[in-house]
Amino acid sequence: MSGFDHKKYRPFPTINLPDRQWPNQVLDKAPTWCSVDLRDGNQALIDPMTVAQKKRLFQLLVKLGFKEIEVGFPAASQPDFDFVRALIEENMIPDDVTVQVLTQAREALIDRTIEALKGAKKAIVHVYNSTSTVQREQVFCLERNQIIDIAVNGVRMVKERVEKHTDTEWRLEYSPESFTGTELDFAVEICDAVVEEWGPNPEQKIILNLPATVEMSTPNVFADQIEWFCRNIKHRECLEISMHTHNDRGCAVAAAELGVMAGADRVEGTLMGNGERTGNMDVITMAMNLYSQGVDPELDLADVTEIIQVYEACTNLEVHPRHPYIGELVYTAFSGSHQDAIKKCLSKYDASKPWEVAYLPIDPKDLGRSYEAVIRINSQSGKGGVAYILEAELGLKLPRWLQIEFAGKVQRYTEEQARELKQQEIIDLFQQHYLNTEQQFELVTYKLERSDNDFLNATIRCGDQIIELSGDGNGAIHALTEALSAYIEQPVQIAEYSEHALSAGSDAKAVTYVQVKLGDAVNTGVAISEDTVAANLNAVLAAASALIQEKDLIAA
Ligand SMILES: CC(=O)SCCNC(=O)CCNC(=O)[C@H](O)C(C)(C)COP(=O)(O)OP(=O)(O)OC[C@H]1O[C@@H](n2cnc3c(N)ncnc32)[C@H](O)[C@@H]1OP(=O)(O)O
Ligand SMILES: CC(C)C(=O)C(=O)O
Ligand SMILES: [Mg+2]
Repeated sequence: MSGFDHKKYRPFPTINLPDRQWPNQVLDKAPTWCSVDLRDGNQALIDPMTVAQKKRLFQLLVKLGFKEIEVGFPAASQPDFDFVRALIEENMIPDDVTVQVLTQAREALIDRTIEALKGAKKAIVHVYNSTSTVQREQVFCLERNQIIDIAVNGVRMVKERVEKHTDTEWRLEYSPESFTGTELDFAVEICDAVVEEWGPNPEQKIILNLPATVEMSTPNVFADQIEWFCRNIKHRECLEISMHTHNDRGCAVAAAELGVMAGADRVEGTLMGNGERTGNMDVITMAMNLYSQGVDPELDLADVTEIIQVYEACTNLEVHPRHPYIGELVYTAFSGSHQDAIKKCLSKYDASKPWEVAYLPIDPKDLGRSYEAVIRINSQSGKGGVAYILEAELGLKLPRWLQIEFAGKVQRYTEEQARELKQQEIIDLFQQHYLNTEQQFELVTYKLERSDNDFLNATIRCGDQIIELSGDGNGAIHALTEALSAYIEQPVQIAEYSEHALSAGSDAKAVTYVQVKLGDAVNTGVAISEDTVAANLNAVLAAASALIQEKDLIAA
């Protein structure tokens, strides 16, 4: 039992719609998008945007492909008014973009709104009034018919004014604000009255926008509300049903998705979901959700860096690192098993087939993210991630036994440091342990005579001395271990061995990984050379040096 008095709240009533159809629908095309960043997003900021900031954000929204953009509440403030004027007077609105403005159903505000839009080629006038029970009873203290009068009078005032400006192509949007808290029969009644007042016309559809001004229920109940409304509203063919969901319960995107399945045509939302309280529906998330299902989102969101830069500069808000699709960390795997699975899937990925990579719902490259940023190493990581970085950065395909060995060293280091390791630190650690080691034996020159039993003659620097070693065996490595065994009078054996080409072309290099055994002791050597035999010999010498030195076996 929590200490909360949960009886303070009531469950949201369910909708009686036993033959609901929306659960059987599939989202297979993008809705009409309308950005309300410059209005709902703006009204929720600590410091509303300046005209310059609004211009910058408007230009980004146009670039992303929004064709309907709510640019403000021009009657609210001088900057809001001036911005709309600037858009029109500076010819900033492309022909295929329609600007939308919001107003309450009050004469002075409507006058100012129409004044702001003078000279626009196309415009949507968005009128709203609150219709929910709580607003009617406690805020407006009015009966249902009086609330309908506010809406109808508002629409009439808009109609009378726009009729005087025939150079603009006008559309009406009406929102029964607080729709989610409104009895459905009343929502339909007030919207029918608005449509009758404006005049239904299938050529010039009225937008009826159904807002979850406050998100009050699970998204399935919201979808029932939308389906019920769509079934019962008159003149459906003359209407574009829009939704405007807020995120109070964290389900604004889910509600909008189910709402489209339930019959809505249009979705209002904002970038990153900026908006009142917990925000509006996040257009980026909904669009990318569609994209991840193979549906064209009809918005160009590929340049995430620019989107984030402009958004942060205009709103003074920061994008959360875990924000769906675009947060800094959302394609990053720290945990070992995730890294291992991503590495394996990416190595098998065939670009001609549908994307199928564990833990990555979409290809990070689609949003300008590199795979390098996908795998990051901390104490939760494993061999797969470490190996991925060495392969991605140095082209080294570590054999499994060396992945395990090196991951252990990385693990100890990251635990000591108690933090994430940068890619360069992993590379440095590898070089320090395997490539830049100070070794007793260094190859100066060699001669390998190939026959049934290869014969090796190698000149080796050992401290200040130059020594000649020779031996024969099945290949250069075997011949060298035979030569070393004879020199130190103890058997030197190869426990593990692997090699691969490092790069293609005439300047190709080879890399050899070996594990050398001397008595009970083992040690690893790695060497890179333009000559495969030299890479083999150097790797063996690197591994053997430390063992021989440790056992103090160098002949005087
Ligand atoms: C859910 C939403 O996001 S709705 C959009 C909300 N956005 C905003 O409010 C931001 C911009 N608003 C503003 O700058 C201001 O509210 C203004 C300039 C529009 C109006 O300011 P004011 O008139 O000073 O005050 P306020 O907004 O408090 O007005 C409330 C009055 O309008 C009435 N009212 C509120 N909404 C509406 C409406 N949609 N239609 C008609 N009347 C309305 C109220 O009943 C109240 O009436 P009262 O004064 O008789 O009590
Ligand atoms: C004005 C309306 C559409 C609104 O922003 C809301 O209800 O949330
Ligand atoms: Mg809103």
